[in-house]
Amino acid sequence: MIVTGGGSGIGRCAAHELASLGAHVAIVGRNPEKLETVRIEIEEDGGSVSTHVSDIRDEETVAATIATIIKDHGRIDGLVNNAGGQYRAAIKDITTKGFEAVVRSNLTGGFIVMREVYNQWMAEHGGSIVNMIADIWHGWPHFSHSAAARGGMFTLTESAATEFAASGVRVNSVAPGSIASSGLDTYDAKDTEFIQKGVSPHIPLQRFGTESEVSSAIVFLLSPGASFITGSCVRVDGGAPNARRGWWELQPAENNTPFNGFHRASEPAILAAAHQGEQR
Ligand SMILES: CCCCCCCCCCC/C=C/C(=O)SCCNC(=O)CCNC(=O)[C@H](O)C(C)(C)COP(=O)(O)OP(=O)(O)OC[C@H]1O[C@@H](n2cnc3c(N)ncnc32)[C@H](O)[C@@H]1OP(=O)(O)O
Ligand SMILES: NC(=O)C1=CN([C@@H]2O[C@H](COP(=O)(O)OP(=O)(O)OC[C@H]3O[C@@H](n4cnc5c(N)ncnc54)[C@H](OP(=O)(O)O)[C@@H]3O)[C@@H](O)[C@H]2O)C=CC1
Repeated sequence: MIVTGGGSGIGRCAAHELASLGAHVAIVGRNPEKLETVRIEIEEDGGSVSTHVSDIRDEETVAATIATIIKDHGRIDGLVNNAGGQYRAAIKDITTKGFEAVVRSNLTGGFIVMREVYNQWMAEHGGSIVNMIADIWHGWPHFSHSAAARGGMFTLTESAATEFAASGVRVNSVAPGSIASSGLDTYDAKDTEFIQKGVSPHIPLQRFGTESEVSSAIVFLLSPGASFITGSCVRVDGGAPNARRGWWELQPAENNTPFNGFHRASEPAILAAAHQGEQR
């Protein structure tokens, strides 16, 4: 199994889970120290893991990495195309270089990894691919570059599912909403506070998701339990895209209580925090 972005967050969690199920896991990322830390963790737990330093946007390195994994481990049964990320910016402030950096990180890079895994192994032997996207439905203001890229990855997944089906390759996507992963550490303190106080009350399940809640969707899609599922997207978002403005005000009074540490958005302090966030 290959997990890109396996050195932290959701990728690290999925790598642990896959290794605990008996897979050899090849984790890919740019930072060798992060990969090494996860390698030690997995080996301490008795798992089998290898580390591969590669920027998913660099097609020569990606092609060589996939070839190395096949040479050293003999097969690739699954790909978790998880590496990615973005920074917060309004459209008016995004430079072309910044836009392209995010699109290359979240669309072109994933495309390169998927194509190489398919061409070098899965076309002949079958397999399963999970592409990570995000809660981008109806747009993602202040993360528009990432939404554009993930929307592309969503339809790339659907196209690949059909093209690869005859080779016995299933391709699906997972769309996390707000997940309390180590990835949130990359945002500054003000953004994190706003995300926690301002965003959670708008999620029907009233909390952020966990890395393991995303990881379990990934592992399910890779497993034989999902053998008739291809071209699909599993949302792991606490119902966030289904919430309509003001929905919480219509809840019965007995539901309008603190839940998982958060009060509903009608609480003045939370509204103020959310409003502050909107102004920045
Ligand atoms: C706060 C409001 C909240 C609203 C509600 C949201 C709900 C929250 C839920 C959060 C959901 C998402 C979570 C996650 O995805 S977690 C994963 C987070 N991890 C990361 O994002 C890390 C990976 N990110 C990156 O590596 C970079 O952001 C990037 C994708 C851009 C790739 O970086 P790279 O190293 O290749 O690129 P450069 O650093 O060389 O930069 C190239 C140009 O990109 C522009 N840029 C990059 N960073 C920034 C920045 N922080 N601010 C502005 N511009 C940036 C810039 O133009 C760079 O060119 P220059 O270097 O010439 O300036
Ligand atoms: N947490 C959340 O709420 C959400 C997360 N997501 C997405 O889920 C995925 C995992 O995120 P999460 O675990 O939270 O965040 P992390 O920042 O912890 O994980 C992202 C991983 O991707 C790797 N990575 C980033 N860019 C590249 C690249 N160009 N080449 C190789 N590796 C790269 C990073 O490793 P390194 O620095 O070593 O390169 C890092 O390990 C990402 O695609 C993220 O955007 C989507 C929606 C919500």
